[in-house]
Amino acid sequence: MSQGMEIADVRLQRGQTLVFDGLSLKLTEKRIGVIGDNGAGKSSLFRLLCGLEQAQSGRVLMEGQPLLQARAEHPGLVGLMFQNPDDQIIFPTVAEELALGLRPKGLNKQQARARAHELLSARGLAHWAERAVGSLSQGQRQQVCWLSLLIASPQVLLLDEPFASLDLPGQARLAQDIAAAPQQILVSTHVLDHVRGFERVLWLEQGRLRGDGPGREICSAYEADVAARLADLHTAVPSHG
Ligand SMILES: Nc1ncnc2c1ncn2[C@@H]1O[C@H](COP(=O)(O)OP(=O)(O)OP(=O)(O)O)[C@@H](O)[C@H]1O
Repeated sequence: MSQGMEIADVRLQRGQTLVFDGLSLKLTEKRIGVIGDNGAGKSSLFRLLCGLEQAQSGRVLMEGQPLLQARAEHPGLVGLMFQNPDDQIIFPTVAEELALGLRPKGLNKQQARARAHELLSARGLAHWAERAVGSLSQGQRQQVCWLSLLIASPQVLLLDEPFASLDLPGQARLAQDIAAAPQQILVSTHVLDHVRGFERVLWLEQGRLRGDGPGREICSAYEADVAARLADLHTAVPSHG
């Protein structure tokens, strides 16, 4: 059985902030949601899991092997869809950006460009191929980021608030793509309905695991906690009038 990814007793400091202080998680389920307030550590967790961030202590493992070693031996193991498309997109045109993800698979430049065009055509987006990425809207750039990951097809997909800028049809399409993908996928989101049906959801609170279990149960617990905090706030600050 696959051991999946694991983080063990990780301590992560970013600048002055101690983000994780002894966080441990085994990640074997096919669909895992990650929820929690702003600053809870969702993006930091993803950055650790794809090797963008190095823990000060503790281990990040892929199939029992240190992540960085596993990645060096098998490029394309883990792919991150950044919260902000501008952190992800490197190339000037959409086709070039999509082609980039295919280079580790041994395709030459022309073959990679041809595959990028095929994917865009299959999605009714052939007219995007030569468009300057900078001329696309925020949501369209987010779609390009998703297509880049889809075409690169890493073993584990980390999607950091992937629905945030998408219109309703775009959200529905992405949800369908996620449901259909054969890979393991982790999704962080503030829109709980996107992960409520997942077999597992992690609720992070100030870098600690506040909840971990089936999506419906953990999303309800988080919603109840938010409602209680709002009620406390109203009690503490009586309205005038
Ligand atoms: N570049 C950075 N340098 C220093 N500290 C950072 C940096 N980015 C985030 N942090 C801090 O790390 C902690 C975790 O932030 P992180 O971005 O992982 O949260 P998040 O749960 O993804 O939040 P959001 O829902 O707002 O995206 C926060 O306390 C934040 O202030």
